[in-house]
Amino acid sequence: MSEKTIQEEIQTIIPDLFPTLEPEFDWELVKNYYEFLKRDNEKGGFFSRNDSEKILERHIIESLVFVWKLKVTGFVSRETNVADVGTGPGLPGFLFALLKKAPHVFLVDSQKRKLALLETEIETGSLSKVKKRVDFIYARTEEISSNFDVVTSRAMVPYPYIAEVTTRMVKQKGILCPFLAQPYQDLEKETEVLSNNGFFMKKEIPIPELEFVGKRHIKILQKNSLPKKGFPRDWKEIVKETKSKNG
Ligand SMILES: C[S@@+](CC[C@H](N)C(=O)[O-])C[C@H]1O[C@@H](n2cnc3c(N)ncnc32)[C@H](O)[C@@H]1O
Repeated sequence: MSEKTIQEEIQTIIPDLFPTLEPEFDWELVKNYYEFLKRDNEKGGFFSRNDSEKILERHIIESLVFVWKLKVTGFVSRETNVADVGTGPGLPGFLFALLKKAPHVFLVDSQKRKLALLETEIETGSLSKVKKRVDFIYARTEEISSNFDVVTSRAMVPYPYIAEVTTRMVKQKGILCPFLAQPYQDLEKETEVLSNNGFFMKKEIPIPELEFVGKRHIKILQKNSLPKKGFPRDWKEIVKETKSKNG
């Protein structure tokens, strides 16, 4: 019996949603990226042992749905510059580059171990088709000053402090879109951190389609002003608070 295609595998996991995702992505590239994550997982230390069994559900499908939500809600298009910070091996940001109508994607990580393997795969391997639409930045997020339209992040700095470490990267009227699990409970702290760093909450996008992996949602935080005086603080100040508040 012949092996299932990646489309068939994904269709088995999300049968209702797949027909909507199907026309949006280049599936040959999605397959090549999945093969790369499996092949280089041990070398790059991409995933925990537990997660290594679930790369398709926990990583590829989660990221595909995140990217699709931002596309269908109109926050990302071919004209957008997207930066994904703390991307590791490219999650979730690299999936933007696998859209048929892809934006320009900047992948940011302070460490080379995982991300440089993806860079090599794009330079000389099975993902070379996306070379022109992906750039790599090896730096700490809080040290980057830039002007991105959209900044995304999953599992890097806890919410809402992710707004403080990325504020210099987001252009005026641009948006930060953290990919989150459980709702954040401390509304007072959330408002304080967002407003100190020039953001306001424009929208929350629930992702009921991902209930089978757990609660997931995206916040759309718009940069409406410059950070207040004294913000963003140095990372060593921020990190004390993330620890005391547990994110
Ligand atoms: C838990 S991994 C998450 C990787 C990926 N986003 C995902 O969802 O699978 C966190 C990544 O963030 C990177 N990182 C941590 N702090 C960072 C910072 N200040 N600037 C840039 N990258 C950072 C780490 O090197 C690591 O690759």
